[in-house]
Amino acid sequence: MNLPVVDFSAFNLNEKDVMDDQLHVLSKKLKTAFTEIGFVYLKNTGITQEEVDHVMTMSKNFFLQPEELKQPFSRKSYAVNVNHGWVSSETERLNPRRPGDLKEAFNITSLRTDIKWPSSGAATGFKETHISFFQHCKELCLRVLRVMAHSLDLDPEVFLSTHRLIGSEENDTTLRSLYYPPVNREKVKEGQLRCGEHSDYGSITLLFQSHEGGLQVLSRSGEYVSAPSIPGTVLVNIADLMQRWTSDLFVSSVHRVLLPPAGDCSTRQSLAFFVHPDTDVLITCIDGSNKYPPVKSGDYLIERFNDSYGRE
Ligand SMILES: O=C(O)CCC(=O)C(=O)O
Ligand SMILES: [Fe+2]
Repeated sequence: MNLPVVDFSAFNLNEKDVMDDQLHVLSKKLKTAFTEIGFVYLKNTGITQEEVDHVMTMSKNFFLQPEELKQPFSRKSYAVNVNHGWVSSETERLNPRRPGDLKEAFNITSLRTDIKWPSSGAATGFKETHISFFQHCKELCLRVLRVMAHSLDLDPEVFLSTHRLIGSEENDTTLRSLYYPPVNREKVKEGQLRCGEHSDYGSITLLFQSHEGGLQVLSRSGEYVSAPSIPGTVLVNIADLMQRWTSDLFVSSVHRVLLPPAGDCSTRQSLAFFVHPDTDVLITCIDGSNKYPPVKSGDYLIERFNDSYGRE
């Protein structure tokens, strides 16, 4: 089984708007992908491979610095947002039954210019590059959300009016740059992965990967399907709040990142844009059912972080 690839040219970021008939075609394709597997590659979105490569280079320059230069930017050291900042390797367990994930991350949740950013030496340009990429991802996710509302015959504003505050303190949407260092097999703990089995927490995720591979998605029939990087595309997936919102019509599939084969010392990178509804939005099942109790977007996320980082 291969994950579907859909051409998004009709609603590319360079297009002002999308024509009705094209919107219709796109909606049908996204609906099929999101109800069957929850993952779809979009090509011709307007976010170029050159831009993705550049963001990854700037990120890698930061990650390759000695620990003491990264420490001052640690997650939890920012008063504006608990999730913003650098996460060291083995700190997070996306599958709490496995040892810590073999990855480092930098979460960008606040776009406030007055907070501390990596800025000197190897990190020159880090802030500007990542803020600009955040804005492009924001524009693209709003377009995808509009197509999704159309695909469900809902008010076109239903997801847009609940994602108005992306990039502000009242929304937890995060651009997360991930760096998977070379794996030393002798030091790997039993069951340890680059990224344990999990589903994402928010509404949707946009994912850009470097070429090394390792990402797998669990299909409905219970098999893992590989989700390689396809240059020039973005992989979009449904996350848990969207599955609740749509009463399980759209599926939030479990996925993971495996270790490279023994003897392969390559690194890996990815850029994940985790889209969340505004913190105060109450998520209730869109079909009017009570399959899931209403939950506030911000409260739901705090619960999920407690699971993946451990309760303090
Ligand atoms: O690095 C990847 O390709 C996927 C990472 C991921 O699934 C996540 O951080 O939620
Ligand atoms: Fe994920």
